[in-house]
Amino acid sequence: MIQTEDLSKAFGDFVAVDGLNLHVGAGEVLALLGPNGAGKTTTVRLLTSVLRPTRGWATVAGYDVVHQPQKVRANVGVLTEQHGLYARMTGEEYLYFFAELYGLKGNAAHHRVHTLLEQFGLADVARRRIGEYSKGMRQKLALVRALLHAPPVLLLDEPTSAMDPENARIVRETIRELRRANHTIILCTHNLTEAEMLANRIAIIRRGRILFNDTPDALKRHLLGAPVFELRFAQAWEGDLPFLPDGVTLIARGVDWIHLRIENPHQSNPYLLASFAQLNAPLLYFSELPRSLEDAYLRAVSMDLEEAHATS
Ligand SMILES: Nc1ncnc2c1ncn2[C@@H]1O[C@H](COP(=O)(O)OP(=O)(O)OP(=O)(O)O)[C@@H](O)[C@H]1O
Repeated sequence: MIQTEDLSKAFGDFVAVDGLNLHVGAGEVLALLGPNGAGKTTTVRLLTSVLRPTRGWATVAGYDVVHQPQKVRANVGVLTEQHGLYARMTGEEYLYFFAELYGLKGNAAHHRVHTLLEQFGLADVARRRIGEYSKGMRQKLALVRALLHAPPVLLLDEPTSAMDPENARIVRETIRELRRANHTIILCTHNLTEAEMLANRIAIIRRGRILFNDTPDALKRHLLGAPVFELRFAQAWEGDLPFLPDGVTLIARGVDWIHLRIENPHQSNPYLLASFAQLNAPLLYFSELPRSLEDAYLRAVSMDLEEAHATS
């Protein structure tokens, strides 16, 4: 649904997006993560035909961003940081205005606008002028506008940055539903917890280049090494450890716990469990220590660029 090859954009001598190769299929959410100024918004602007690439190409919903901009816009819903809302219109007027631009009329427009206003808790303020809306309300209205024409592709730049926790949850739930309904979504965000909750792929961009593009689990393994497991005992246990097979390393040990780095849990864990049981260790539980996407991201952006390219 979204495909790019060598997609690049320079502003004068400065290269903001440099050789992007992306493929995001139907039913996928790709989180595009990166420091301020990394090139995320420029990428979104290229994918919505707002900017023209200086090199490479991109198609969105099968349409070329340079040669078929109208088709691209008809198939993309975009939420940018600048919402472009008209302060003097009411929320409802604003949505009808866009519904008409998208070819929705009469009952169909009425139904769509009101369903979305209800879904996002904006029905009560629909007849108030946008100038009187709070930041979060504006962001919701901009998101409703992006969803009006039920586009198969969504490009969402920080969709919950201004929202309170309750509204952020509504938006996250909407993104999950859209994914289940086979939409294709690129989510630009600095909220790594949210990225981890919503995305099936994570791309990390730095200085206009994608350094990593993988599933969250693969990315963590790649950047943070093999997973670490904790064995916790019901009481102090300081017996000798069993023989540790290849790929299992002792990381640390306390009176009632042991941490092991395990390269291949599927192979090693059944053996380890049986071995500890044989030693009569009072095992309480054996589980993987959680590792956050934040740890992996911080590792990726703290590497110097050469090291990151070599690792990716
Ligand atoms: N129209 C422009 N002219 C010149 N430079 C630009 C233009 N638009 C963006 N840039 C530069 O391109 C780089 C990438 O900007 P972009 O807005 O894509 O970053 P971003 O990853 O979205 O950052 P943020 O997380 O802060 O939103 C920045 O250095 C920015 O200054």
